Amino acid sequence: MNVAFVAHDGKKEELINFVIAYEQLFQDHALFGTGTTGTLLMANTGLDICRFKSGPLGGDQQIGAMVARNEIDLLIFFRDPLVSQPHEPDITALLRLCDVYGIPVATNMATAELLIQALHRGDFHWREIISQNRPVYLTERKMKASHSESQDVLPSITAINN
Ligand SMILES: O=C(CO)COP(=O)(O)O
Repeated sequence: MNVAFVAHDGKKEELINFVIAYEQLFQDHALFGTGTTGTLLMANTGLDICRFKSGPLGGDQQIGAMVARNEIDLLIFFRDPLVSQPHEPDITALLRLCDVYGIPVATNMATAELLIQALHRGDFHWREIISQNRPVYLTERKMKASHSESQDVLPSITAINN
């Protein structure tokens, strides 16, 4: 499954602890994240994450574009409900697209726990029906490894990292 992580600054520590707790489970999935969230998750876990731009610079919209192409199966977005964000329209747009395409979203730890249990149980298998013929997203780490192994560059879309 393709799982995307986003967290506002006041919620980043909570998300890091959450991802550490379920790190083993997340290892079996393709992971995506907005710039700072993804970088912090990589620094605090052994997970490899395809990182987009920082949220206020367009990262939410980049994940939204994946949602619109049915390339995200689960969004874990720890929003900070007590702090207004300069890119609120982007956040609303991302969550709206998840509703348009029926993508499971957790905006807090309690829901994230439930969705992760569901992921673990295999309740997301129905998403495999619509996840065929997806593009291969290479993380920077995989990109470097494939370059050192061979000069052949696979058809890929690489995350733009800031
Ligand atoms: O602002 C965000 C989501 O709206 C998160 O972006 P960062 O992960 O780059 O901090």
